[in-house]
Amino acid sequence: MLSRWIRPSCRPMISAARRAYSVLPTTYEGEKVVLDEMASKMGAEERSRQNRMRNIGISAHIDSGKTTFTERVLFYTGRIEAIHEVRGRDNVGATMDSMALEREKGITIQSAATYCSWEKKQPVTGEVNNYHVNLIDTPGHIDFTIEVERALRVLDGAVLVVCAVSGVQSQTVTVDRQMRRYNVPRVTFINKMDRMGANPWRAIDQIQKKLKIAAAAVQVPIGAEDDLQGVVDIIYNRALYNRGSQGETIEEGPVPEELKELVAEKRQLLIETLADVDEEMAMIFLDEQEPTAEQIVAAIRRATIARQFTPVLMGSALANRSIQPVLDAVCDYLPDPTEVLNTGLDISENGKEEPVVLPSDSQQPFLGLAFKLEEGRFGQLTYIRVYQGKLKKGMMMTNVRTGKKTKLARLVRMHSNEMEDINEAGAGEICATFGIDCSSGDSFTTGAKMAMSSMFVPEPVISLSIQPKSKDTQNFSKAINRFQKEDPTFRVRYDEESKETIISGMGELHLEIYVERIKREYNVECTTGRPQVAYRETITAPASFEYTHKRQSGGAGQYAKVMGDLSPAAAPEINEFETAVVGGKISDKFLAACEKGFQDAILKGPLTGHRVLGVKMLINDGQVHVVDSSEFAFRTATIGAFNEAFLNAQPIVLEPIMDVAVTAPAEFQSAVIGLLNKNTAIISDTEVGQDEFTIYAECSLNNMFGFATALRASTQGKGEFTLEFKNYAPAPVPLQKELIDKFNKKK
Ligand SMILES: Nc1nc2c(ncn2[C@@H]2O[C@H](COP(=O)(O)OP(=O)(O)OP(=O)(O)O)[C@@H](O)[C@H]2O)c(=O)[nH]1
Repeated sequence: MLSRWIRPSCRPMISAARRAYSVLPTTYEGEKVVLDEMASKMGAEERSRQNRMRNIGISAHIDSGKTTFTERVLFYTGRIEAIHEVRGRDNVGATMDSMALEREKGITIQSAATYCSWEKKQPVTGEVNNYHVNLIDTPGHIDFTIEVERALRVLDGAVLVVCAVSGVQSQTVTVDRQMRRYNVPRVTFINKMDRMGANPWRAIDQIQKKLKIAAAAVQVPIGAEDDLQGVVDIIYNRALYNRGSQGETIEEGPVPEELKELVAEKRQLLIETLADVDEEMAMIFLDEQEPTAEQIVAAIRRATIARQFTPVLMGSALANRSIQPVLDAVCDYLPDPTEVLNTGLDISENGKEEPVVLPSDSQQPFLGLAFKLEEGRFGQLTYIRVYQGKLKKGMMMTNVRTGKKTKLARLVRMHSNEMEDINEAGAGEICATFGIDCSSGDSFTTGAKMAMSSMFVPEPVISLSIQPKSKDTQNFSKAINRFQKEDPTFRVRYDEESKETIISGMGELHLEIYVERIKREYNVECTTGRPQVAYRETITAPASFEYTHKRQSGGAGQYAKVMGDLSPAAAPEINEFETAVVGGKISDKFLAACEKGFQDAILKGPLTGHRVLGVKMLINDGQVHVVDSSEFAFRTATIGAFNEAFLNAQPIVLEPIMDVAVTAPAEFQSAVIGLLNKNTAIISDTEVGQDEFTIYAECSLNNMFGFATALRASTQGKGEFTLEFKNYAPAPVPLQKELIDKFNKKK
């Protein structure tokens, strides 16, 4: 039996994707070849169904108007009947607050994915096409938890909302970086054009410089500040005015005389910017031809999907100006599900995960990802993105991680505050279901040996004790249960010895975020203990054992003898158990009991009481007593043999080593290097951008305690970092000694 440990990464999906790129395309051009080939194999009907589908997120710096904008989108697409203004936001500081606030008010997108449809009118022909748009709530907590990663993964494109006055702000850079990490193409909307001091051109300049992506306006504003009337669409040379009390009607008109010069100048700039990033446009430009509106639209689409360019639109959500063109842009420039390369994992070979490309085709076997669990007023909802194949009401599907089969009793599409029952959902779609037992990030199939994300959930590397300050244990348990379900890397256990609840996770910050969420979302303040590193124990040399467990005086006797070897396992991250007993000297039943004993033994190493890793136990001989031998006796004998041999096999203590990436504005580079050196981190790489730098390093988790606070202090709060578990390595000798002494004293 192979007691399989995890793949050493707290970002299984990223690791999978990274591995995927070693065999799969590494450039967008390469991706495009694969995508085109897959699309050519797809039925025409299937293609056209997905052509009209968009799965998008809306992201922004705090207070840029994301909620206000979304509210308009839902109103114009007919999902809500009235626009509710965002109220009482003065004391709202963080995104997490707004989540709670949104819930209280029961407005705006409270679902993880809100389905709406948009009738897009073709400018010249007047032809109307209906698009289905899933607005996916991008996670508020910018952190490295798997939940965030998974939610971002289901986006095919995003609208980046930027404030016309403040321009690109620190969090704009952060959300943009996240989107970039997941290869999410972006359309930019400059909001708050009605405010004094609004300057879209400055904002575009900042997008180019700070987000380092080619950007150009596709509109110019008509009027400014209080007098903002609409925009000129510089591609089709037409003015667009919002009419009606809530701006619900778009009226077209000629370009106002006084704007003609500006429009021509900005149109030329758009073409030139596109020529830099799109070959076809470059050819047209070099031939000194004037591209048609259709050619410009096509070039924007190609360059946006290739993540080389972001088209910039502008308006005011609050004043109901120019939101509808953003919806048009989502349809025109952001990819449909067949235009995004998705990879899954082939798990047909036991214990192996090979990356595979997933064609977004309903004819393929079903594979879906439960990307978000939500406890709403409708009960426990599970959101699923169908990557390939079809989900049908009433069908049985298997949770790949647990192997459990579930019947899909009900399938719904979530609207802003209601839902619609559906019978099936095809590839590329996002839907929700009730009463399914799973964790966020679980994959579902109907038998295909595939998964969307690694099945090996990483072991937590850090833990701390937690206790509610008040007597509100009910809410505390609710919170803990929910987070455990949502995030498989967040674990909770009750320690019998210390009578404390212990939470464990992937880093100090990871746990800090949950403690904060328990407070904010469940109103339960907690006291926490000092974070503890999850050390491991292993052996560095082989040792034989011959161990007899014997209790034969009085009453029913116990007898078992086991012989064999303990040795380092084939890989440092697994434990192995093997038997090679000849002639049926020990029965299969007793050998199975031995294996159970081994599983018990590795939970608590004999050196420091931490879990054991990288050890192989072989039992090749032993002795049975006709009357006194039992499963219990063999289980106990194996534990005894393990503990004895372990201490003879030059055991050592291991500690978690983390990959650290720190990003901060350039002026803090030496401060950050100093900080990392102080923590005895080994710097492996530095990337220097125009305004900021990123340092990659390796550091023991033990030395990373308090890093968040120290980084904040030395970068005026402008530095960010991520920690990713890398591997276990021998702990420094003095630390090992300290841990061993402490354990022996406790014994
Ligand atoms: N003048 C003006 N104010 C706006 C506009 N859009 C939003 N606001 C205001 O800006 C403030 C923040 O708007 P929200 O929509 O809550 O912004 P948000 O990005 O969702 O904010 P968080 O949820 O806190 O991240 C509110 O007071 C809005 O009324 C706009 O177009 N013009």
